[in-house]
Amino acid sequence: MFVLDGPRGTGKTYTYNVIFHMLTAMNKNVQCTAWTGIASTLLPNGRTSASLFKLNIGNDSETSSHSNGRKRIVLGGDFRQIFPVIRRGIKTDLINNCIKNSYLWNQFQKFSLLDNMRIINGDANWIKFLLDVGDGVANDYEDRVTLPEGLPVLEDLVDDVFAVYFLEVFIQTIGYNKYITTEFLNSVWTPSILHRLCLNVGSVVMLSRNLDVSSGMCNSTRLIGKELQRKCILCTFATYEDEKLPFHLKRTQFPVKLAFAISINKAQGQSFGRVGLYFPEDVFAYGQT
Ligand SMILES: Nc1ncnc2c1ncn2[C@@H]1O[C@H](COP(=O)(O)OP(=O)(O)OP(=O)(O)O)[C@@H](O)[C@H]1O
Repeated sequence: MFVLDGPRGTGKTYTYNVIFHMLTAMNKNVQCTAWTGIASTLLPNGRTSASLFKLNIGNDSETSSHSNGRKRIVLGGDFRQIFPVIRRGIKTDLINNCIKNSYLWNQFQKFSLLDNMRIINGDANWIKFLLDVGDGVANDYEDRVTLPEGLPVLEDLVDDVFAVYFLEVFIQTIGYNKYITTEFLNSVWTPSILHRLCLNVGSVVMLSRNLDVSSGMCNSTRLIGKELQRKCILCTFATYEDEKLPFHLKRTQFPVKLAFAISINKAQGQSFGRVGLYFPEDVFAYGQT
C-alpha cells in the first residue's frame, strides 16, 4: 500500500493519471476513486469510493458490503486541506479520525510531492505564500480587502424567474441521467406528476445528488440559472430520512440547493477565478484558510 501526499498543485492528479496509464498498459486492472462525484470526474475512469467499495451511506460509510480482496492500493491527498467530516464531532474526534491515526497507517509506504507544478514558473514569493497558507504560518490579516461597490444584490435578480422541472413518472422509464427540453416538459405538463421549482435568473445552485457523473452533473456541481434551465434537469424527488436525529424527520426535496455561498468543505479541490471569504468566527485549524 502506498500513499502520495502533496500540497496544492504539486501534481497529485497528474501522478494518478500517469500511474493509471502505466498500469493499464501493463494489462493491470486499475480503478480510480474519489470521495465525491465531482472529484471523481478528474480521474481517468473515476468512480466514487462509495460506489466502488459498496459503502453503506446509511451509516455514514462506516461499513462496506464489498467482499475482501488482496489488492494494491495507492492513496493520495493533501493533509493541509480539510479534516474528515464527523457528525456532531468535536475537534478531538476529527483528529482521531484522520487517516494518519489509522492502525493501517504504518503499513503504507509514503511519497511526498513538494513543488507546486501549477505555478512552477510563477513568482517565488507567491509560491512561498501559498505554502505558508497551507502551513498556517501566513499572516494575511493586513491584506483583507473591503468588498467593491456595486455587486449585484439579490433583489436586482428577482424580476425574472426561470423554472426547473422535476418529473416523477418518466424517470422510472428513462432513468435519472437524461436531460430534456423545457418545450418537451411543457408539452407533457400534468400537474400531478410534474413539479416546478422557480428560481431567480442568475441564481447559483448546487446539485445535491449524482445525476450523471460522466457529464459532470454530480453532487456538488454548481450551476448558474441559465445553464440549469438549458439542461433542464429531469429527476425525481428524493426522500431523506435522518436516522441519527433525536426525533423522527422525513423530508422530500428537489436535489438542488441555492449556493451563492458554499462551505469550506464543498469548495475543497475546486478552482475558481475569484473568491470572497466570509469568516464570522475563527477557522478551527491552522491551514484551514
Ligand atoms: N510532473 C509534471 N510535469 C508537468 N506538469 C505537471 C506535472 N505534475 C503536474 N503538472 C501540471 O501541474 C498542474 C497541477 O497538477 P495537478 O492538478 O495534478 O495537481 P494537484 O496536486 O492534484 O492539485 P490540487 O491539490 O490543487 O488539486 C497541472 O496543470 C498539471 O498538468
